Amino acid sequence: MIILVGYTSIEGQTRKIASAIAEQVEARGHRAVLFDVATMAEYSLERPEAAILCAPVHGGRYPAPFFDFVHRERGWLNGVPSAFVSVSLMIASEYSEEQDEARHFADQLIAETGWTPREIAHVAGALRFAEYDFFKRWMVRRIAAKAPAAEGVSGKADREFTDWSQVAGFVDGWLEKALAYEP
Ligand SMILES: Cc1cc2nc3c(=O)[nH]c(=O)nc-3n(C[C@H](O)[C@H](O)[C@H](O)COP(=O)(O)O)c2cc1C
Repeated sequence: MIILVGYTSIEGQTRKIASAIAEQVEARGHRAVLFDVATMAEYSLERPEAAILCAPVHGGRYPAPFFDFVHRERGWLNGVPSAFVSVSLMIASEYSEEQDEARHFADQLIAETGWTPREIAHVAGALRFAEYDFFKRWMVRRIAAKAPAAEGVSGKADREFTDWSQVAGFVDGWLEKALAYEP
């Protein structure tokens, strides 16, 4: 199968996740087309038979280029097996209301774009203080303060929360279903 692994990433963690997914897809004998939806580079080489899209939550929403891509491409996306990987920090919270908030972003994207991915994974992202300017550091500390699983990040140390075995398990499960899909 030719599988589009589309992503957008502001700080790099979602790109890292999408790259790992593309590698896994190829390791399972498929062809992955890794594609940054913000640049539109490399897309339209071939018609993908399935798609897995990944995007981070920033300031309570997904980046605009990602939203626009999903909205524009929803027609064919809904005709193939597709999955969404939502990357956020709130999903790492120990409070269920905050995890619900993180899940809500994906529900909102689906409601607003009309894309209906068959599977959704909520994956914890990373904090990269070294790369943030003052405003981002301030904003991220506020978010981290609401996510006690992210305790210890109130300083300046970078930290990755992504559960790589969760990502790998999700991709394998989805691939199995995608192969069985009949339009
Ligand atoms: C400026 C900024 C705003 C963020 N806003 C949110 C948010 O509203 N909710 C949330 O759960 N995580 C938020 N995060 C955490 C990001 O989702 C997390 O850092 C993720 O790994 C970023 O992905 P990226 O590196 O691909 O851009 C924010 C991070 C930054 C830097």
